[in-house]
Amino acid sequence: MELRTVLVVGTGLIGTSAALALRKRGVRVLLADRDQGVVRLARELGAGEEWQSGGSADGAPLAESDRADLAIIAVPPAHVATELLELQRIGAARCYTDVASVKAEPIHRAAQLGCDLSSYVASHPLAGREKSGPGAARADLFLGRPWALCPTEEADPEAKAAVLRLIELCGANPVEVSAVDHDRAVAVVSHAPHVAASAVAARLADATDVALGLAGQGVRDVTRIAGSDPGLWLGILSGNASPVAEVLEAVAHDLADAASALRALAEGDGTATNELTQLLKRGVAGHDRIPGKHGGPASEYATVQVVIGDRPGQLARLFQVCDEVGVNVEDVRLEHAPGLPLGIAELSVEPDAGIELTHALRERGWQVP
Ligand SMILES: NC(=O)c1ccc[n+]([C@@H]2O[C@H](COP(=O)([O-])OP(=O)(O)OC[C@H]3O[C@@H](n4cnc5c(N)ncnc54)[C@H](O)[C@@H]3O)[C@@H](O)[C@H]2O)c1
Ligand SMILES: O=C(O)C(=O)C[C@]1(C(=O)O)C=C[C@@H](O)C=C1
Repeated sequence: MELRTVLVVGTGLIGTSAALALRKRGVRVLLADRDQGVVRLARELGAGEEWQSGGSADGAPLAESDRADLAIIAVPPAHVATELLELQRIGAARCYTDVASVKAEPIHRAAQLGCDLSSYVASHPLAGREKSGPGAARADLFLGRPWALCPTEEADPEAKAAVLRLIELCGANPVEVSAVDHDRAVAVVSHAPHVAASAVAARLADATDVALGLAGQGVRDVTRIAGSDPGLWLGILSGNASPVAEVLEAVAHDLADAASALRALAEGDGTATNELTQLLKRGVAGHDRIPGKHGGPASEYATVQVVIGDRPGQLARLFQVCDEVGVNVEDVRLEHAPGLPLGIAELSVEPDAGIELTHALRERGWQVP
């Protein structure tokens, strides 16, 4: 099914990322959000044009020619069903999907509200960031990532085809699964890990400056997602409460056993190492089962790492070189080495530009490892 026009409702991180990906593939994208400021920012980032057709004053449905082929509802889980109802009331699109991180509850709520389930196929891209809003959006966010779709029995083949085409245009891999199975699965691979990350990160709130000065990559890896918006995550976790609670109970059990084993070890009971070893080995086995664990997210950009001194003007000089050689910087990430006057700037550039930029920087004396 061809998607010529897509309406994105909720132009935050996920909505704007999908919009940017669709724009790159030549799709016309209409943008809406209850906050006009984020719509404007998304538009300025090149994600599409502001949706003008919020329905006629008398509440009559939109003309067939004004309808989008697909509407993507990218708002917090608790607002999905009410948005769907309102969009369907004005006939905003031929087909509808949402991208919420939980699936059973929004579908159930949509059925309760009397939404048309034939034109709606719920979905969920398994890609995101710990940052919210259109400013954090990236066109390549979904590349190579799983994207779940949960068609109900009522769903028309046309609606499913529209969502499959959306997933394809965003470069993601479709995974069809029932809403209940989806929610149980993401409790294990996303929602419980998030709470575990928050619990570890919470220990850092009153850690000493000495401890924080010794923070390496390990704690950053384990706690990155704990930096996410608590309001959004409260909505996600409460929408999948029982499955997440079940996984957390098992994790809490393992942690309690590990703590007891360490107490016993501290008191001289050498046999307690067996229990710890078993947990660490089960951890290795679980980690090894994550598909593509060495690949990380696919990216359409090359990255160039440059060592920079922690002094005023260094980044400006670096960008000056990019300007001189005509290389557009798509993204920048800075890593600071605590206590050292150095850091690494990681520049994302078009694949062809990576080698050229590396040469240009080295010629000018920059350290590009
Ligand atoms: N953050 C992630 O990593 C991630 C990943 C996959 C899916 N999701 C899901 O995507 C959805 C959006 O999350 P996000 O991270 O983009 O959040 P976000 O906070 O960046 O964006 C959400 C946007 O929705 C808007 N909004 C809220 N209620 C609205 C309503 N009733 N009508 C119109 N706009 C409304 C907000 O103004 C905001 O701009 C959520 O359902 C979330 O569960 C998030
Ligand atoms: O990588 C991140 O920062 C995420 O937020 C990603 C992540 C995940 O757990 O994989 C988080 C929640 C979403 O529903 C989908 C993806």
